[in-house]
Amino acid sequence: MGSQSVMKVPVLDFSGDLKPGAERWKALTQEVREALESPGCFAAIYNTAVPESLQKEMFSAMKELFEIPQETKMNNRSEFKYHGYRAPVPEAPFFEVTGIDHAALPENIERFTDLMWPQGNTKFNETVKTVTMKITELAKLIQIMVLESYGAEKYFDDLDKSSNYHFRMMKYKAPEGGHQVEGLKGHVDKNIVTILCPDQVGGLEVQFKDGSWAPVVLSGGSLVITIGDTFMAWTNGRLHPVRHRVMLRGYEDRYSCGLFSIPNPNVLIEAPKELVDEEHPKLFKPFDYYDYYNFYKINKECGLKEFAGV
Ligand SMILES: O=C(O)CCC(=O)C(=O)O
Ligand SMILES: [Fe+2]
Repeated sequence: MGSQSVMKVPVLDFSGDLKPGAERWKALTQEVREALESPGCFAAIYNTAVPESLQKEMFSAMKELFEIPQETKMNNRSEFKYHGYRAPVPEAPFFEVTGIDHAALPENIERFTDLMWPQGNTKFNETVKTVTMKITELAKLIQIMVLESYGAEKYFDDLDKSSNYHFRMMKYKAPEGGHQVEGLKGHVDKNIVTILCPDQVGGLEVQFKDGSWAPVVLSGGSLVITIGDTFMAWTNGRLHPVRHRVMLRGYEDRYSCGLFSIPNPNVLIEAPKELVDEEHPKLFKPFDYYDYYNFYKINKECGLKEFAGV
């Protein structure tokens, strides 16, 4: 337990055209499912849609964003708890985050840009719009593939329509003296699918089922895919929400952005009948994502089993 692992995160290739039903599509669908069942994450090559040059623009856009005055950053509020701007807090003193709800709608990115730069910032607006659009497409594709691999693709539209594709931008300030510190505590995401686009500073680590932690080493602009408790429950426990954390080392600030598909309020999460049988009895009672999130916030040691386990 706790040792550095030699196990690797699988790398899956999403570059170029992917046609539903084609051999490559079918093979990839199988690989997505296997990777998300164990270890519960993978790296995605997606450079035809999000090239490294675009990622670089995104990281400079974030640097510029986090440099604006705190009181302006605080103007980004959300009707959803924890989705707006969050300044560093004593439990996470290096971590700063701000997010855009329903970010696949360009007007929400425009509204955010206008709030941060009342005088306008076309470059930021265009960069974030492109990145968000492309990464949202990937999140949907992964959801379709997972559902298809379990013979439950007919539920994709319902899942899609009841989701908030939330875009999050994160800064981790380099610790004084470059000492190693925990930038983000080990946790399991609570949502459906998470796509992370971290910069080259590194530090993201995942915990394998044997308890060992491994750094996620990314080649040339790959993205990292994980799933949260909601997707685990929706697949009746088949997918594995991997525990992950961010360790900071060295003198460089770290930037990372990500797309989180999150159920809208008042949507009941329940595994479809296709995924429940004698061999796979239902593991969770139907639950509302926000009820679970609020429960978790005051019971940090507990998970979905304690909240909604059958
Ligand atoms: O910054 C990262 O790369 C990871 C962020 C993360 O795990 C989260 O926001 O849930
Ligand atoms: Fe996370």
